[in-house]
Amino acid sequence: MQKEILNFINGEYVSTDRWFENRNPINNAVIGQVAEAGKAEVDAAVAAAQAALKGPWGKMTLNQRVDLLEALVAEINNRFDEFLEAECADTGKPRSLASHIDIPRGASNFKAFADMVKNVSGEFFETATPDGSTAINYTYRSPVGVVGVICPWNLPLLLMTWKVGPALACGNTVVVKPSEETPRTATLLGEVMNKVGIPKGVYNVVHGFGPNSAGEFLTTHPDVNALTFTGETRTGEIIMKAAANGSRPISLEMGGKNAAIVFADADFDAAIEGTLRSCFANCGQVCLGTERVYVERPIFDKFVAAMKAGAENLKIGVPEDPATNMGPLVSKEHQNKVLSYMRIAVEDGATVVTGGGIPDMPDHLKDGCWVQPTIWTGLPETARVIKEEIFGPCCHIAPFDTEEEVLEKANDNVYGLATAIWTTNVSRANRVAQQMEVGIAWVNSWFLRDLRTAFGGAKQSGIGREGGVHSLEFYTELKNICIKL
Ligand SMILES: NC(=O)c1ccc[n+]([C@@H]2O[C@H](COP(=O)([O-])OP(=O)(O)OC[C@H]3O[C@@H](n4cnc5c(N)ncnc54)[C@H](O)[C@@H]3O)[C@@H](O)[C@H]2O)c1
Ligand SMILES: O=C/C=C/C=C(\O)C(=O)O
Repeated sequence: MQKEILNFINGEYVSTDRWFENRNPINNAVIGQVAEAGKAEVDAAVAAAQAALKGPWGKMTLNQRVDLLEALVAEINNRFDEFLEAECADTGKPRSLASHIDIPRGASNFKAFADMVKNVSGEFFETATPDGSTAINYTYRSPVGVVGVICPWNLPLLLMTWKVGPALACGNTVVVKPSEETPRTATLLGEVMNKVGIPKGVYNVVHGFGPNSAGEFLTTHPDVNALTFTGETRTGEIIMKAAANGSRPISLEMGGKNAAIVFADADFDAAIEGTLRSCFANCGQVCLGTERVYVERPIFDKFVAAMKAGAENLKIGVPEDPATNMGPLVSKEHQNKVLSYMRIAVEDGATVVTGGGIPDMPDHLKDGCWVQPTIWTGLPETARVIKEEIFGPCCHIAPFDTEEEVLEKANDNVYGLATAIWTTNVSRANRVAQQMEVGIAWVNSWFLRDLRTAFGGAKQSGIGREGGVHSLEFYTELKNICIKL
């Protein structure tokens, strides 16, 4: 595994004289050093990306571009194990999870958008003209240019390629700023780009932090033509201000405080299985994950008991153990944040159904970023752990009596990313889904993804949608051409 993690600029790995540590969250050991990009490196990456738009990449036919993206998919799959190792080293997540979700999606994000651009159609109108002849109007899409891609640490390869896939399929070039916590897979992807012959400068990676580092230098760079960001809402707001300079388009996928709603008529076992996943998968570090569960009163006690049993049954451990289904949090900083919410919940009077602290780990893992899966009950809706995004393996479960009441509670939050509704009554499912103030509503499922569908958040969870044709809207400039015949 790489000890030195370098920037990838114009098809080459570039070092700098400033380094920061890359740590493994299972024991907090330093496992690498990352070269931080300064202003000069970010300038070079943006210049390379601008130049690549005018080079061979910009002149390629759609079919040539699609062929390259398909080769990229094949090569990611060829190097699946390296991607898996890199992702698990950065995040500590179980291999069983990353090998089913993160790495396959890293490949399929390119495939889905290569397929989409091959098949998408445009608009055509025949228009009568004042002199009695006709004109034709049709839409033509060109790339927006250089896209700045700012990524979080929770699903590093998945969330990065979710943006880079459509950006490249549409003919753009990118400068990616991975999270400082998870630099490895974005860096490795550079090798794959070179191997399959993606022209230099099309895909660039700059490492560093936000303020006064690569993140700020990239988002404020005047030659970046569009910005796409996934991360915390407060960070998104700063980047949105940066995007205002030069009136640049921006797509924001931000925080959440997602509610699950479980009606008494739900398939109980399916609701438990889905809610356990939505609360605890990836150690609760999924933007779409559930941190508030509302359960119809007749099944409340049974539901809480089954959730407790499920949480206590999770096997906390290292990525390579096939039995592990819960890893550590991403960093000590994040562990401290999650533990502080565990204290706040108790101070506010929560009943701790299970968890609430650090699990007992063997000596060689004691310094890792572990937390227990945690369930609370008994808090008022105003409690901080019900209102604020924690981004950890925890949830509060509350009973409800009526549909109106649960809708009111579930919608009473500044965020509006996703929900999961569990019921066998299709009319009710439809009614509740339509009234939830969210971008994504799952019924009797969670994280069931189709990459052609709209993805994004309502309220403070985001602006804009990506996925399918919605990505096309963001990553291309739509032009109407009117020809008088
Ligand atoms: N809506 C979604 O699709 C989605 C998906 C995953 C994660 N998230 C959210 O992401 C958050 C967790 O990720 P995180 O902690 O990495 O988020 P974060 O906002 O701290 O960081 C995200 C990225 O922004 C960069 N950054 C920070 N400050 C910056 C600045 N001033 N200028 C430019 N770049 C800057 C960081 O270095 C990092 O690369 C949670 O809030 C979660 O809900 C949302
Ligand atoms: O943590 C957030 C998860 C986001 C998932 C996606 O963006 C996706 O599945 O496309």
